[in-house]
Amino acid sequence: MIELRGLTKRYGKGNKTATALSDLNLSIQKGEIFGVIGHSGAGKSTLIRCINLLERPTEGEVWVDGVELTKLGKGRLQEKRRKIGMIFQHFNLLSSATVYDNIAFPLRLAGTPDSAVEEKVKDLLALVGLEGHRNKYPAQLSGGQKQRVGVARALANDPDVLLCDEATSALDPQTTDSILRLLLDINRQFNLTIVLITHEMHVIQRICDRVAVIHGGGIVEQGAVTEVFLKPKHEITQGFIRGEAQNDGQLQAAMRTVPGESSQAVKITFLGEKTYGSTLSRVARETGVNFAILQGTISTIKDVPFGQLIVRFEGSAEAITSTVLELKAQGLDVEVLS
Ligand SMILES: Nc1ncnc2c1ncn2[C@@H]1O[C@H](COP(=O)(O)OP(=O)(O)OP(=O)(O)O)[C@@H](O)[C@H]1O
Repeated sequence: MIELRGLTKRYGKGNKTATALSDLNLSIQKGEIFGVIGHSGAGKSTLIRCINLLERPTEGEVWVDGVELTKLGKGRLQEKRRKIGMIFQHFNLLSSATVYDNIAFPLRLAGTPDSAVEEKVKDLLALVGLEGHRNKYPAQLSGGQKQRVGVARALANDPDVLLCDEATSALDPQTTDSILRLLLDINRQFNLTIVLITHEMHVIQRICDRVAVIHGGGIVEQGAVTEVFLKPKHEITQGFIRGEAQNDGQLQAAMRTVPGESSQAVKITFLGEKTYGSTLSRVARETGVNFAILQGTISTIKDVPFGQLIVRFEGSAEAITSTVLELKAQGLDVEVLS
């Protein structure tokens, strides 16, 4: 659906250039929600703005739906851009226009007759839950409501792709959640491809199918969110996911101290139905080891439940080894910690 090939973007001229993207390749499938995460300055905004050529790449190709946008003339590009909606961190609404006129704007620009505009805006207002607000001005709306107007405006010309440029970064956690739920609904209802950039892993965790981690203008890791989230490989990714928890001094101490017995700390990852199963206690009973839970999380990645436990097994070395082997045989992921 979206293919970025050998994308390089340099800002500036002569010997005063800054390279924001460097020979970047990316492929996004139709109907998926694809997240790009990175720290400030990593190149996220440049990347997303290159997809609709708001920013022209210095080198490389941008393909959307089988068409190379980087080769199109002005007229054809404008036509293609209508099928790529975009929402922004600070909403970018026209402050002097009502909610209705903001949403109608791209329809009028595309030459839609007034009666069709009326009908379409009515449908969009219902879709984003703003039926009672059509005559209000942006200043009379909350941040979440403004972003709902942004979403409605972006969907006005029935796009195939929705680009979200840090769309929830200016919102509080509850409002963020409601906007993410709206994006998920829209994705499912219309099979709309969504590309979002963010610096917050919980946004990726909540709605994305796949994720790419960008650093220094290149992609350092990408894959299914379950894969990247539970087994991050690159240190930048690990930093986004692990935060402070595992550097906790108390945890380190708890992993080591069991006087007079052999012990081993392990990290066990449960995914899907296994998250709520009793495999761990069953296996431990069979092998005769005891365990202490040192740290634990149970949450979901999109709709998939997962759990991650750090436990310390206590018992003979053989019993601990067979516990680890049996847990793996039962389909759990077990990492022996040093
Ligand atoms: N118009 C510009 N002129 C010069 N350099 C720029 C311009 N826009 C971005 N850059 C530089 O390109 C690099 C990538 O910037 P970009 O805004 O894409 O990163 P980002 O990951 O979106 O960061 P942030 O989250 O802070 O917006 C940075 O080093 C930035 O300083």
